[in-house]
Amino acid sequence: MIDLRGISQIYQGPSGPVEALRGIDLHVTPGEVFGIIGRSGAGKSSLVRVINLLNRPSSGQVWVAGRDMTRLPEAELRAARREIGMVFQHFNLLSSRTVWGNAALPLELAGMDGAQIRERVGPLLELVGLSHLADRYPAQISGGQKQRVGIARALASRPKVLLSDEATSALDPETTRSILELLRQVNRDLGVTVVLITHQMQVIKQIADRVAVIDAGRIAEMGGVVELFTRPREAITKSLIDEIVPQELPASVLSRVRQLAARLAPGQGGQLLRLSYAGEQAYEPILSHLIRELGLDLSILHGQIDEIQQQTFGSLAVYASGPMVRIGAAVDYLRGQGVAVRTVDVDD
Ligand SMILES: Nc1ncnc2c1ncn2[C@@H]1O[C@H](COP(=O)(O)OP(=O)(O)OP(=O)(O)O)[C@@H](O)[C@H]1O
Repeated sequence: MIDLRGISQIYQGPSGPVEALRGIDLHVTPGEVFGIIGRSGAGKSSLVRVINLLNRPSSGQVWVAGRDMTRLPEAELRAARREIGMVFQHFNLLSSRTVWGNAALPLELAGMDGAQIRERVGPLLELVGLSHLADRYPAQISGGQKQRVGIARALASRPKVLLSDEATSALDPETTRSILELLRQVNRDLGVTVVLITHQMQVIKQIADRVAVIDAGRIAEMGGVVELFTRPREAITKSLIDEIVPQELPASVLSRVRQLAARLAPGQGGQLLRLSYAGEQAYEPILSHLIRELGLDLSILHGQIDEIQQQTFGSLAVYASGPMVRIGAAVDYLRGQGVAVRTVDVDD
């Protein structure tokens, strides 16, 4: 649905050129929810503006729904943009227009007649749950409701793609959840491909199928969300998922591990293991196997069980003690079962 090929974006800043995007290659398949995450200044806004050509890239091609947007003449580009709806962080509603009037605006601008507009806007307001507030003005509704208007307006032209630029960043966690649920519903029921830009892994975790991590204008890492949470490779990814899965163990846990290590019987080894697993492995009795078949002692020190994309996702810190060779066998066994295993040394 979206193909970015070799995209670079160079701005002329006051103190010389700024390379905001450096050779981005990215493919978004039809019907998926694709997340783009990065820290402030990583290039997220530049990237989203390139997709609908609000920014013309310095080099590269932007293919949306089978057309190279960079080659379209202005009139065709305007038509092509109607296939890309956009939702903004600060909603960008017109304060002088009602909820209905805001949702209807793109259709009025496109010259649609009144009856057709009514036919389209009614169901849209119903979809976003605002039919009862159609006559209110933006100043008379909540932030979450404003974003629902923003979504209705973005969908008015029946786009194939919805770009969401930090759509929930100004909202509290509960409202964020309900707006993300609405975007998921739009994706599922209307078949709209969703690309969302965010700096919060929580957003990615709740809604995205796949994700690209962007850092200093480059894609640092890209893949399925469950895979990314289970096996983050790059430091930037680890630091971003830290808000959901703490990458460092608390000092109290590490000091407990040192106590356990000091109490090991002669000839016994001990190893702190960080385990991450998702999906079917969550239901397998893998830890009992280590205890029963390999005769290891296990202390579960820290962890959490969560859900990503309707899949159970777990992260555990376990101290295994027993003969060193069996601990090695346990690590091999766990990896063979698809569990991501990291051995952690706690010597200070
Ligand atoms: N019009 C501009 N002129 C010069 N430099 C710019 C311009 N727009 C963005 N930049 C620079 O390009 C880089 C990427 O900016 P961009 O806004 O795309 O990042 P971002 O990831 O969206 O950040 P944020 O989350 O803070 O909005 C930054 O270094 C920024 O300072």
